[in-house]
Amino acid sequence: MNILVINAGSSSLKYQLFRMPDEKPVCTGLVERIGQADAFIRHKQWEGDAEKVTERTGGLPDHYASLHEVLAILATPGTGVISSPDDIAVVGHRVVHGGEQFADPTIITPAVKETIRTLFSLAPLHNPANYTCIEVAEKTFPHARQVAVFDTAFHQTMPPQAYRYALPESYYREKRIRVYGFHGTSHKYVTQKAMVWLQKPDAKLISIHLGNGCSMAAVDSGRSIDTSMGFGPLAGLIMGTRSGDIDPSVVFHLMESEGKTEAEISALLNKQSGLLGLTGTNDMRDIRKAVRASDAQATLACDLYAYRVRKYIGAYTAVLNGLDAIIFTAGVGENDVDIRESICQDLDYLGIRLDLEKNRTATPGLRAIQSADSRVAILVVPTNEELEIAQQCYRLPGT
Ligand SMILES: Nc1ncnc2c1ncn2[C@@H]1O[C@H](COP(=O)(O)OP(=O)(O)O)[C@@H](O)[C@H]1O
Ligand SMILES: CC(=O)OP(=O)(O)O
Ligand SMILES: [Mg+2]
Repeated sequence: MNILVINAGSSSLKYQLFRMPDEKPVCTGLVERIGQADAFIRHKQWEGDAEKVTERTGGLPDHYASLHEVLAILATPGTGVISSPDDIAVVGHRVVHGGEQFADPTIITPAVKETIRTLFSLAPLHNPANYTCIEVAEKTFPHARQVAVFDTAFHQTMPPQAYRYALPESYYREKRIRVYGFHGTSHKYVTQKAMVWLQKPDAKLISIHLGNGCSMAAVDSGRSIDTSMGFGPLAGLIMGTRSGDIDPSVVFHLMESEGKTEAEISALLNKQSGLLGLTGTNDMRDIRKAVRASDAQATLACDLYAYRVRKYIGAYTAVLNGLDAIIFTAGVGENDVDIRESICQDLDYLGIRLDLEKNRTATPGLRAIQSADSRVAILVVPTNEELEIAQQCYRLPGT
């Protein structure tokens, strides 16, 4: 049975086709910098042991165009991996915001789609793209089972003290205003890998997902007990284009003093802030080059970025009342050795000591980079949201 997984992030679209139950990836790919002139697709597929890579640049203004282009590659006669739409039994969709309704993988019905639509304004960079991908997949694979796996699901175990805001009670009871948390599929995947590696099912873990969107989760015995994103994926860490935590007074001030509209404020905080706002680019690879060239603004941005993560490490060590491991994952977390070094600086008090040499040695798969005298393990765990989604889809009764 083939399961195609579509993971639409804020600036990217990732996909993998798995043969189940052996979880063998048939092909995988990534569309990056969607909407920019240098957007590109990198598609990889395997024939026996041979790996074939196809690359294509430009002409990818949005997630709709990107998915169409990807599906064209998958179905190209002669070279593609799909010869008929019926080759695909299940399409697993990453959906970022599921509100309080969804704690499990869910078969997509018109009612589920309607709920995803009602949450557009809470996750404006994600839910519209996720919805678009569902519509395209429904048309392309009319006989496949379409399943949504929500970023919010893993965090549904948080206790009220972590997920409630101190607003009048009716705002929760009637409007469901609360912390939802995101990147749950990734936090779940990497913390489970870490628990197996530590051989400790009751491990106290801090998962640090640093991609274009960034978030952290405090995970105790496999359950999320707190997370840095909130009602929407805007709170917490500094991200590619999002501000992260900010005093709401700034919003009132900008509305009053400059007459900014709600749409302008949303664009400011979601699309023009974070690393992009501070440096002019949201890509950490470019910022890293600028830091090496002694660019002061890029250096400041990295300092702010690392400092915010360190603050949350302190907070989450407190709420966990102990710590077995911190986990770095996603595009920046897995690849940027300098940001890991800055984040782990001066955390000896918490028992966190990085081995500088191990940190700089890139090997594939999970790796431990703490020094021999570190009380806490420091792990780099490559995330695989697509595999986690495929596994959840496969386990769904009836698949
Ligand atoms: N080698 C690298 N060094 C530093 N940053 C990197 C590297 N590779 C990727 N990144 C960063 O990872 C980000 C994308 O991470 P990813 O987890 O794929 O994000 P998302 O899923 O949110 O689109 C890019 O914006 C880039 O800044
Ligand atoms: C929720 C979120 O920010 O996702 P991504 O990092 O994929 O943009
Ligand atoms: Mg992502």
